[in-house]
Amino acid sequence: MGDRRSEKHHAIFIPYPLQGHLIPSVHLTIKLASKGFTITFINTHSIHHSITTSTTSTTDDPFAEARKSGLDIRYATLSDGLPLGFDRSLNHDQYMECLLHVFSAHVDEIVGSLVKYDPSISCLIADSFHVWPLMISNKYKLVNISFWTEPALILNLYYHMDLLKKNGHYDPIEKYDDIIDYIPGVRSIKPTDLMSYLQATNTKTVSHSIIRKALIEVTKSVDIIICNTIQELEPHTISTLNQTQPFYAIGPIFPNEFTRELVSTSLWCELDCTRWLDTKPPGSVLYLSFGSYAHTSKHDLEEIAYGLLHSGVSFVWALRPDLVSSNDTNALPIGYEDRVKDQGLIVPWCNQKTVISHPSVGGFLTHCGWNSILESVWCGVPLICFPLLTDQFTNRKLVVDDWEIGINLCERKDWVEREEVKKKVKELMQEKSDELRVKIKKVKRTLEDALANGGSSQRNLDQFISQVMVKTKEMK
Ligand SMILES: O=c1ccn([C@@H]2O[C@H](COP(=O)(O)OP(=O)(O)O[C@H]3O[C@H](CO)[C@@H](O)[C@H](O)[C@H]3O)[C@@H](O)[C@H]2O)c(=O)[nH]1
Repeated sequence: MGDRRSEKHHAIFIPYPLQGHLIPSVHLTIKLASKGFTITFINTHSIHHSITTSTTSTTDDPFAEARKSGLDIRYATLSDGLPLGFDRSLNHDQYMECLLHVFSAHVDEIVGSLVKYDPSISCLIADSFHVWPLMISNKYKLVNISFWTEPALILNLYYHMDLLKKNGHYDPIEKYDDIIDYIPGVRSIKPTDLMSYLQATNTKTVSHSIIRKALIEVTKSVDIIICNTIQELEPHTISTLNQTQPFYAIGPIFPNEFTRELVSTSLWCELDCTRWLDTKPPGSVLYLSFGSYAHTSKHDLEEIAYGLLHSGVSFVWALRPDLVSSNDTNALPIGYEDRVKDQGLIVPWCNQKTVISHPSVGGFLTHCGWNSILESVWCGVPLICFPLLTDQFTNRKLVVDDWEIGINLCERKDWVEREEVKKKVKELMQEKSDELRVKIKKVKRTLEDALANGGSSQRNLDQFISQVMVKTKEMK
């Protein structure tokens, strides 16, 4: 490869092609570019197509505006191995199989041609769920940086799957009533608070293969991990991870101006809710969203819908058309939208940051996606938790049990019932609102302090950049 590296870092950034991963990846790219990095950001054709068809922008390059403001961000696209029209939501496992087995060949091709024509490229930043970064970074002699988009706790738990198995807490969980207190960096956790993949009875799925390959084989061997978390929120876990690998908490990773994004990141058209929210009293509206990826059953959706209706609380519901399935895009009870028309606004997708920063929003019923939690804390909006998949069960524990900034939607797992929904909605919006707001303000302060000058995330970002410099020199 010769002496192709200058002092300025040039990184190829390949996010995981899912909404909840793309958003923090784009904002991280801007952060790094603002610190002097050149970034070549690569989306899949499918993600690119969704972004460009969801925005009103006239350009095909989502980073065009960012570039105008002086940031050196280049943009490319590649195939994920499937045709554009393939329904990735409906055929989730096939999509994941492709990312596991086929995507790496496309990555190899594009990275190969990029480094060939641009010898300044010295680093690869890839989402930790990708299975190929070790192979690619070795082949092209790039510093291998992994971007972890969930709490540090989650990665640490995945790292200890062997220990969990040895103790009867994974594959299969034999002792549900135990308290797990033997994982380094984790004081204690119940088996029911583990990620859904660790609680699964069938561990032979494609998602499990990705986790084993990406997190255990690959991420454990990367040069550096950067994470969208905050050191003061997870000090014990982070210092434990740091004993074996450079791990930098640099979150929360948001746009510079929270509600004004320089780059379009949305895969769906955002409907404007502001005018509707403007008519509501401060703190009176509940916002609901289950993120971009998880699904619910029709039964749960109906119970939530009726619980909301009977609570009488005003709401904005970002209800993804494929929430139950992209084969059943009208999953609400017949006539529901007419019945709630003065009480609630139902949209397929919105700009969540804009909605939850509106003064009329006083609560967030969430599936506990990590981005949603960080955004809600930033806006001081307490949460009702309804975890559905993956890290969301563990994130719920952080929100409800550890930080006490939210409540559970259902006390009995896997059982959603309209009376309980009604009760919990009223509890969050009325009885417990003041108490939760006081607690969430404290956590919000932790986030603000981390991002302030001299704060932990700023310091960690600077240390990360110095470490990249060291690693780059080592590779020369
Ligand atoms: O109508 C909407 C709904 C969501 N969002 C945004 O979409 C993102 C959703 O992210 P998140 O809350 O993390 O949920 P998921 O999309 O489900 O994210 C996936 O990725 C996360 C980060 O890895 C994980 O924590 C989740 O469990 C996983 O499902 C957030 O930035 C929201 O602001 C919108 O802008 N408009």
